[in-house]
Amino acid sequence: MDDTPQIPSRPALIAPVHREIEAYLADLAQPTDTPTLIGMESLAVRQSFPIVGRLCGVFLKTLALAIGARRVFEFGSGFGYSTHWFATAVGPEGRVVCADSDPANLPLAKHFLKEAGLWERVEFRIGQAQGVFRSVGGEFDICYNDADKCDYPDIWRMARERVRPGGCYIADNVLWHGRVARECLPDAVPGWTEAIREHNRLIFTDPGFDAFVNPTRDGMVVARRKTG
Ligand SMILES: C[S@@+](CC[C@H](N)C(=O)[O-])C[C@H]1O[C@@H](n2cnc3c(N)ncnc32)[C@H](O)[C@@H]1O
Repeated sequence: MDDTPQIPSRPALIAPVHREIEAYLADLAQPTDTPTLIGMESLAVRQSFPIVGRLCGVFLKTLALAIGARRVFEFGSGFGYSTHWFATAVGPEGRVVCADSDPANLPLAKHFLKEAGLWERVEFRIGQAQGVFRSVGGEFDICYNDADKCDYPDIWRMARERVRPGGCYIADNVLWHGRVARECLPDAVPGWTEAIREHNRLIFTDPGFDAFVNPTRDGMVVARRKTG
């Protein structure tokens, strides 16, 4: 009998949408190709940087266009990939206020968004997004959250107040590769799964919002502030 110690197999994460369906949808989205988007996506692959990806990008742009968004705030902009989609949607008079804690992302965002002719629509601040948000006044058509997952409940609490009626709060990674649904999956960072669960519970029990989750990629919640 083989008594070699066995390495326990890691429980598999759950892909919300089957890989073949994602590939089919990505194929449909190919007409949105631009040299800048392709450049940003290949940088993300090279640096293993977690951008939202093409399908969620198209979703963000479509939502922003559907509600006529002109003013967007991003919590966690990375090097500006999600910003690119919002900046396209808000039009030349619109504004996307970006916040990211890593200063290395600013020159990259500037390079790509200038190349795409979108930099004039962007205000990119370096720092903790919650602090930047407090320092910027007014309501937003969209508050988009893609920051560290431990920050999700607090960001929801502060953003919900400042989404205009009829506007949307959107957050990425709300399925956390299935961890929110299955107890036994190991967390990526201790406490992050529980923070996402709390965030999702807060949204879905908030009487001031209507919410749903688009399961594409890692799950994106959209919560629309009621007007009545
Ligand atoms: C998932 S990436 C953002 C990707 C970007 N939204 C996109 O799709 O292109 C998360 C980014 O948030 C930043 N970040 C995380 N927590 C933050 C916080 N509380 N305040 C500011 N930036 C934060 C990180 O530096 C990182 O660049």
